[in-house]
Amino acid sequence: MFRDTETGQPEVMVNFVTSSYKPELLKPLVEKITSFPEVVSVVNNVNTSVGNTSVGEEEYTLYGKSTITETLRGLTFKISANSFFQTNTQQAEVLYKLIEECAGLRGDGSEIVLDLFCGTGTIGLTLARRVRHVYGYEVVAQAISDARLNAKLNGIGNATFIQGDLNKIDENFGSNFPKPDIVISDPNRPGMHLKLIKFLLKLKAQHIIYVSCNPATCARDLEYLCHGVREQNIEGCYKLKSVQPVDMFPHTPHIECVCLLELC
Ligand SMILES: C[S@@+](CC[C@H](N)C(=O)[O-])C[C@H]1O[C@@H](n2cnc3c(N)ncnc32)[C@H](O)[C@@H]1O
Repeated sequence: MFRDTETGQPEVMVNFVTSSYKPELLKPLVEKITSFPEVVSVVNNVNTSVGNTSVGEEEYTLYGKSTITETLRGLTFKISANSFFQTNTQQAEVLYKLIEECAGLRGDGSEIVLDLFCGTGTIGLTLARRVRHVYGYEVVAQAISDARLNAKLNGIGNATFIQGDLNKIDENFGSNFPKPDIVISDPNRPGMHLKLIKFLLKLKAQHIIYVSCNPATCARDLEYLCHGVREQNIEGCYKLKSVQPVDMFPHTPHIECVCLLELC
């Protein structure tokens, strides 16, 4: 896997995903690749599972740094191979601007933002300077440490990032952050777990911005949030104000959608 950046100073990361750790086999390739000055990071993620995931159980740095640097909406982000970071930086600018517009911030810096599935903290951090506090949740520990580092790098002190599995929340979830004004939820393709939907229906934040890369699970979760979970006698309490697709993956059938929900 290759990743490069839009900073103007080209930095390329090469990530070899292998099923076992045999650096001597990769050595000739690494030597060839690193003759290109743009290549500043070569990592090897070792994943013994049969699935198609690129996240390794172990990661080894074979050359240079373990992160590359990207800029987005005026902020600087360190990205490691295992932390989610939007693959299309130019369209990520469009996506995050749209999210900010949907947030409809009052301009007095008073809002609390809950950034669910926050990855390296990009969405929350791009809003942080205009709100009171951002709380981000994410399952990948490396992404959380990147998010904390990214907050520091950008001099942002009002963002708290917490590692946790949002599919396994219990009744204590929500006890360590104040009631948010805005929830941003950006899950990966399976969408939100029913436990999280139920939590959001109880929480009743004024706005939810649901960012989705899978229209099928997006439609299912919007249905739950607006019309409830009928089989469990749970009522919905949101109305859908807008849905704006963003082409994050040109020349593919995939589409990202930003959905704005308002409390009824
Ligand atoms: C589509 S990405 C969005 C990341 C981030 N919002 C961004 O724009 O860069 C989804 C994120 O959800 C995280 N994730 C997936 N399953 C999760 C779970 N069960 N609990 C918490 N985070 C999860 C992934 O690791 C990934 O970082």
